[in-house]
Amino acid sequence: MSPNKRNYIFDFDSTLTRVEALDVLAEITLAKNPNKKAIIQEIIDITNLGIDGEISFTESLEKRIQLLNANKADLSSLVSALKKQVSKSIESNKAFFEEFAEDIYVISCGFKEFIDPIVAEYKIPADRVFANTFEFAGDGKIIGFDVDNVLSKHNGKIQCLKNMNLEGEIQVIGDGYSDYVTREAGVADKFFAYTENISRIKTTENADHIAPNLDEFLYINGLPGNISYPKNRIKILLLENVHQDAFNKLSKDGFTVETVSKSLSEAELIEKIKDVHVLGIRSKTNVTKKVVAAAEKLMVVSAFCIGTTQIDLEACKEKGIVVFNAPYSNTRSVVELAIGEIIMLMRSVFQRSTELHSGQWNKTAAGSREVRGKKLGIVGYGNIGKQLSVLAEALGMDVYYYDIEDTLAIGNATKMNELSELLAIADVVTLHVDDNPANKNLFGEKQISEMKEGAYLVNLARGFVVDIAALVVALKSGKLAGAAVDVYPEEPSKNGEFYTDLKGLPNVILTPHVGGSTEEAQRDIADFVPSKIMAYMNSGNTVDAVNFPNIRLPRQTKAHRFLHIHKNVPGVMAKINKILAKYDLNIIGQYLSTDSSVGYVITDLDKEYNKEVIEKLRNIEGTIKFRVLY
Ligand SMILES: NC(=O)C1=CN([C@@H]2O[C@H](COP(=O)(O)OP(=O)(O)OC[C@H]3O[C@@H](n4cnc5c(N)ncnc54)[C@H](O)[C@@H]3O)[C@@H](O)[C@H]2O)C=CC1
Ligand SMILES: O=C(O)CCC(=O)C(=O)O
Repeated sequence: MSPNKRNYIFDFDSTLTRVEALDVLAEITLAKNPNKKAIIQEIIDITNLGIDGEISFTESLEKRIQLLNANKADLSSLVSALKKQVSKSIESNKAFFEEFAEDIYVISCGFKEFIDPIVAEYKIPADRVFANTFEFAGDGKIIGFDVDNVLSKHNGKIQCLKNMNLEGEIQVIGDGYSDYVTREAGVADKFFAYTENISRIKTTENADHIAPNLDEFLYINGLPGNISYPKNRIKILLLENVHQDAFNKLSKDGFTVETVSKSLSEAELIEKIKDVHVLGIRSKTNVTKKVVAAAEKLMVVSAFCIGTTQIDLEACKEKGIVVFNAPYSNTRSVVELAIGEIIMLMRSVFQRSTELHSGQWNKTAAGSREVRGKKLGIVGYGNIGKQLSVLAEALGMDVYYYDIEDTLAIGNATKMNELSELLAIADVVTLHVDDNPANKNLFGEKQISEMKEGAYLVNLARGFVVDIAALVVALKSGKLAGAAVDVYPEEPSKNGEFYTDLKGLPNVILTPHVGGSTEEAQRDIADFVPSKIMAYMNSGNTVDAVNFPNIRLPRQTKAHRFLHIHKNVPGVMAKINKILAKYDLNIIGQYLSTDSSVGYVITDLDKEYNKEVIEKLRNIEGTIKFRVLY
């Protein structure tokens, strides 16, 4: 016997398959039974009690078989159903089962009648499947099981393994407590709690290793797997109460995701970022140079919002960290709030409402006007500005806009060449410039003085765009008749106390940066951004990245993909190809995208290659990041 001989003992139900086979059989046999739901629940409860060791296994099996009321003829339907329910990572690592066929066994408290045909497709022959067998009546009805089989008894797996008398190391992989006990009894050397389909506390707390999928099991054992790095080892940190759908989507794809409801300070983030591969934030978390420097494993920063100035995009790029955002998901929400606020301001709704809340009836038309026919001045005619332009026109407003870029007018909007021209005619000025730091104090004393007497100002862009002190003076003096402010120069990292000098001023609507905070927007962001993260992590796509050369890659299933990020200096590409040629690699596709400072080259290769090439590519001068996919 080889001293390194290892035996891999797999459980069947909820390990090799995603389901408990007897539950599936129940679905089949009870399809027309009016009490189906209750009986199936009873079967599931009994199954779990047996798995967790709460009742004896023999008892659990007897009870379930009685409830099942199954027949031999039902088993072929069961096998067909189970074939479609093989665990995802088992299916994708079929090659492992083929290559290590001699070392793999199945020990299950299920039944050979349905296990054998499923695992045969994974090169596990019937003589390496240890499981129970059914007892049939003359008409084919399943009436019981072979009670002499050790696997029909409590802790039967321990006895089964003893009887097998295997030589070498024994590793048991399963989801149940009955799998773990083999390790406790000393008949197995290692127990892997397999949690791809279900995670049971009694099993995981006792395991030598937790394997969320077969990729992890293979990785820990240094065995060849279908993917180069198990996804569960990729850690995603989502801050600032990002919508739950993002967590669900990313976890479902196999990543390990942690959520934190608030933003983190620089010092907190520096501490936390060390083992994070993907960071998700909203507008309050600053990803500074220092944070980037401390981020040893970081590959992606994703802004679950539009703005990205809270992220040091250049520092990220220099370190090969790709940044994504959600440029359109909350556009409509901001526009709707702007429209609502414009109407509320012009009708003094908040003043009337506050008066009534404090017991004052003040029915008056003074200073209350329709928006129809009024001039709306939009500063910043981008995604939000343009959509607002359309809705405002639909309300009968005359729209004027000013943008530093030469943007095309939508509908009947009028383009203004100078900001001062727009300020001089607008009844309401609304700010939708981007979050470029150059826009700091874009709106100060001078611009306000250029506005019409009694005009209104709306700021849903960024707090630093408006000089708050100048706005306060203008509101107090009556130069401006009102304002709506959603964003502030300094905003708190979490909900709680907040002070602004605008507090208490009449006809000023204050909101806590909620322009994009609607269920629709947050759900859409939680769909859009994770899809960008997954596209990059799983295939290398950088489409829509805000700081990186954009590249859309074809799907590649039967190939290895090398992703090489490097400084855009002369000669790197030539060096990459020289190395690829030296190792005689068969390139089936190569894609390159560059900007002035970074080059991103992706090479797809045939399956087989000399692993030395990885180190050679990693060591090319100018390399920023290198990784292999598949
Ligand atoms: N309050 C909230 O919750 C939200 C706020 N925002 C903020 O809204 C702003 C606009 O967003 P989008 O329309 O999606 O951005 P965008 O990038 O599509 O449009 C911005 C436009 O402003 C123009 N611009 C930049 N500086 C200017 C200046 N000094 N004068 C005139 N025009 C200028 C740009 O050329 C561009 O056309 C951003 O600052 C964003 O962060 C976005 C979503 C939610
Ligand atoms: O609510 C958020 O997460 C920030 C919204 C925002 O300002 C943005 O999308 O830029």
